[in-house]
Amino acid sequence: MTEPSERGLAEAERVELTVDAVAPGGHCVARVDGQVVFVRHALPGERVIAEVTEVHRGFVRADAVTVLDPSPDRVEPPCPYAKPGACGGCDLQHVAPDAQLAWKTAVVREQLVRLGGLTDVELDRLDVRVQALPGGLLGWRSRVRYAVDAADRAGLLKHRSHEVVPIDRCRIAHPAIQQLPVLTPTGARWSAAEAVETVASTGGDVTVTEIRAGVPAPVSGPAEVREVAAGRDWTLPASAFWQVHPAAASTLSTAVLDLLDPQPGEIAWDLYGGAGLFAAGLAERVGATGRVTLVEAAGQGVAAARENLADLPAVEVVSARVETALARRRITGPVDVVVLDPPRSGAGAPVVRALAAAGPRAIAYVACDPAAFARDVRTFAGLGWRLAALRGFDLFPMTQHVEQVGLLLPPTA
Ligand SMILES: C[S@@+](CC[C@H](N)C(=O)[O-])C[C@H]1O[C@@H](n2cnc3c(N)ncnc32)[C@H](O)[C@@H]1O
Repeated sequence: MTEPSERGLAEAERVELTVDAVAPGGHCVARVDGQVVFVRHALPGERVIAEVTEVHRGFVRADAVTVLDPSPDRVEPPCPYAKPGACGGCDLQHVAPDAQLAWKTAVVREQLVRLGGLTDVELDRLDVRVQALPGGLLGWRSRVRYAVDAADRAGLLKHRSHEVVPIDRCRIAHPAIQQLPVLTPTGARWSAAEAVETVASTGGDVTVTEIRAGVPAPVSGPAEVREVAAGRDWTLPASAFWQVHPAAASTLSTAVLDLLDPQPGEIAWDLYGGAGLFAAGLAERVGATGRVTLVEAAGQGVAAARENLADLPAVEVVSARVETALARRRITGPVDVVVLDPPRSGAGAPVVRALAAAGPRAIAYVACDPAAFARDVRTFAGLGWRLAALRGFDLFPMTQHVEQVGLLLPPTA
């Protein structure tokens, strides 16, 4: 049972409105008699009829179901399931490619102003612009989570729901995944297929199975994937962390090394290091007289890093939580350069404070959540550090997600 909002907008009610700016989360903001409405399937400036999907205290969510006055940036979604009430996997299928980049740039800027304390002038100076990766907007996703419900319907989940939307194939999925039949509950049809790995989990009545491109068939036991990135071959457990877009790992590695410019003989930390993507590049740059310490908490990440970086004697892999490793001084300065690539929640104030105290000459912060990144930038700023450069990358076309690499410099720099 949903409660009516203050104005009385109720679930399923339709309201005509003018769409305002983009907001984090894949929707735009609108106001109806002062009431905030977060509208999906819309674009800034459009006049639409929106249907209320959720009512909350202080705001409602809605889908644009009829577009009365379309934006010039509106396109026909290439996927037939990307529409109100259907698949929740993509947020921006109705948005032209360049406008998707502008959308993400606007979100990055807005978060850095609102949560990061930066000014528009500073952001103009940083020239924040989200860039596309090679390969286009479709066929990039190397992991897809298909779901099957109790009625045996297979597909993807509806937006903010556990309801399964049956689909034939996911257009943003990697071709190796698109060529497969959509899953069966037993996964039986996959066993003979190429390029799959299944990681099953159950949420309520819905079974979710992750399919990973790049696994040689037949799959038996814990599957491994091979990747090529940053000029190296990688072998990883299929369920270990690795960037989802095929061009992402090399793009990020190049950006990090470019911004940090590690020098021979320097000491580097790769925090939240996963299988060692950044540590590998750092080790090459600091050379035999330098040192790289990778810190990773997940067992399979640690094992993958030890295996994949075995040829790099400058690298030490520390199995620990970053917070603990810093607080208990399992890693201590001096350190010259740091790569910080935390999960969506960000590094957090204790880690930021410990890093500032360690005194590196530069930190490259790789961030997948603009809000968490902006909060950490604010903490750095409180310690006298500044965001000296920022690059944005569209590692997740058609979705609301965006990746950033920021260069943070200490007060003396
Ligand atoms: C965004 S991924 C980055 C991995 C790696 N840098 C890469 O680019 O492939 C974040 C990594 O942090 C690890 N992680 C999450 N929380 C952690 C923590 N508190 N301490 C150390 N590692 C953590 C995850 O297991 C994951 O490997």
